[in-house]
Amino acid sequence: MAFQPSTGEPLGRSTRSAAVQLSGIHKTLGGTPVLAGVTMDIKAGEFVTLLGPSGSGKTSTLMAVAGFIIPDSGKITVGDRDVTNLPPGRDRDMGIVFQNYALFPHMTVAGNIAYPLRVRGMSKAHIKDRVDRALRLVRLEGLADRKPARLSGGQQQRVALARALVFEPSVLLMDEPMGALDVRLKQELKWEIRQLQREIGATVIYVTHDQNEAMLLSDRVALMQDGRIEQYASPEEIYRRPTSIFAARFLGDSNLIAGQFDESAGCMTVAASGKVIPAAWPSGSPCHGRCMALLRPEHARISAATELTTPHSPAQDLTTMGAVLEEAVFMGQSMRYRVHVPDLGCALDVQQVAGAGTTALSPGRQVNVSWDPRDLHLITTETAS
Ligand SMILES: Nc1ncnc2c1ncn2[C@@H]1O[C@H](COP(=O)(O)OP(=O)(O)OP(=O)(O)O)[C@@H](O)[C@H]1O
Repeated sequence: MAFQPSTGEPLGRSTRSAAVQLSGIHKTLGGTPVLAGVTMDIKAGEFVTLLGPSGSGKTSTLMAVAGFIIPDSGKITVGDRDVTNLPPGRDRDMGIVFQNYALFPHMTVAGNIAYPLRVRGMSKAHIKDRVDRALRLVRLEGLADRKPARLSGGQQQRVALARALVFEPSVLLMDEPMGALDVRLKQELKWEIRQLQREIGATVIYVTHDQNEAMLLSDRVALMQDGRIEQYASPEEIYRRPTSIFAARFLGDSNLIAGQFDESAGCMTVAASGKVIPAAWPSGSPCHGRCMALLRPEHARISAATELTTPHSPAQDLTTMGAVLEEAVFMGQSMRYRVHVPDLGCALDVQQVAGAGTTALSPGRQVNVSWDPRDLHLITTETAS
C-alpha cells in the first residue's frame, strides 16, 4: 500500500514508527561480496547505529533498506510489509539524510522542506503548517527564505533533516550526516539529533564510523566487519562485554592480555610470563581455554610502589603487580599513563582521575598497577571444535 501522508496531526511523537527486520541479506557487487548475511531486528522507535571501519558494509546495508541496493538473497520488512524488492521512493515511506546534504540550491529553505509534501500532493495550507513546524523542530524558524548557499554546514544539515522528517516517515535513514561538519558543530548537532529522535519517536538507522557518535545516539549498535554484523547490542553491552577482539578494540580503548583460562581454578595463566591471575569467565559466553583478557584503561589504577594501599576500597580483592611508568600525560580531568608490567609481558594503558599524588609520578619510576579481577573481561580466542 502506498504511503499517504497525514495532514492535521502535529509533527511530534510519531505513531507511525515501524519495526525493521533484515534477514540473511547477501549482496555481491562487481564480484565483491559486500553483504555476507546481515541479520538484524530494529524495534519501532529504536535508534540503531551501523558502526564499523571503512568498507565494512554500513552504507550498503543502509542502501539495501532504502531500496538503492536490491539484495541477491534475504528479506527486508518494514512493519508487516516486505520491501525487499520495492524500488526506492514514496512507497518505502523512509526519510533519508546523506552526508552531503543534497539540498536543491535554487530553492529556499522552506521550499526544500516543502518538496516531499508537494510531490505527495498535499494542499498548500497543510504544507505551510507542516513546514513551519518542521522549521521549529530543527530550530531554523528565522531562515525559511534563505537559499542553502547562505547557510552554514550545520544549518544545511538541519534543513536536510527537516526535509527528511516533514512527511513523518516511519523510518529515518542517516548516512554519516555529520561527516562534513567540524568538531564543534558535530558536538552540537549530535545532541540535537538525539533530542529530536526522542521527540518524534521515529525508527532511525544511522551510519557512522565514529564510536563516540554511536555511543551518544544509539539504543543499540550493530558493529560491522566484512559485510557481517560482529555484535549487535547496546553501546554499554558492547563496551563492557565485547564478544570478539575486534569489538573490544573498536569500541573504546583496550588493554588485551593473552592467556589460558582454567575454569575449575577460576584463574588465567598469562601467556607471556606463566603468572596466574584471578579471572572469571563471563556468563553466557562459550568457555574455551585460550583467551584474551580485556582490561579497560579506566579500570586499572597505579600508585607509587612504596604505597601499600590503592585508591580502591581495601575490602576489594585486587590484583596488584609491579610496573615501570613509561609515560604520564595530563589530559585535563584525568591522567593517562603507560606502564610496562613484566609479569604481563606487555604495557598497559591506565586512566585515572588527576590528583595531587598521581600527577607527581614521573616516567622511569617503579609503580604498582592494580585492578579488580571482576573488571577483567575474557574473550575466547579458540574456535569451538
Ligand atoms: N558498486 C560497488 N561495486 C563494487 N564494490 C562495491 C560497490 N559498492 C561498495 N563496494 C564495496 O563494498 C564494501 C562495503 O562498502 P560500504 O560503502 O558499504 O562500506 P562502509 O562500511 O559504508 O564504508 P565507508 O565507511 O568507507 O563508507 C567495500 O569494500 C566497497 O569497496
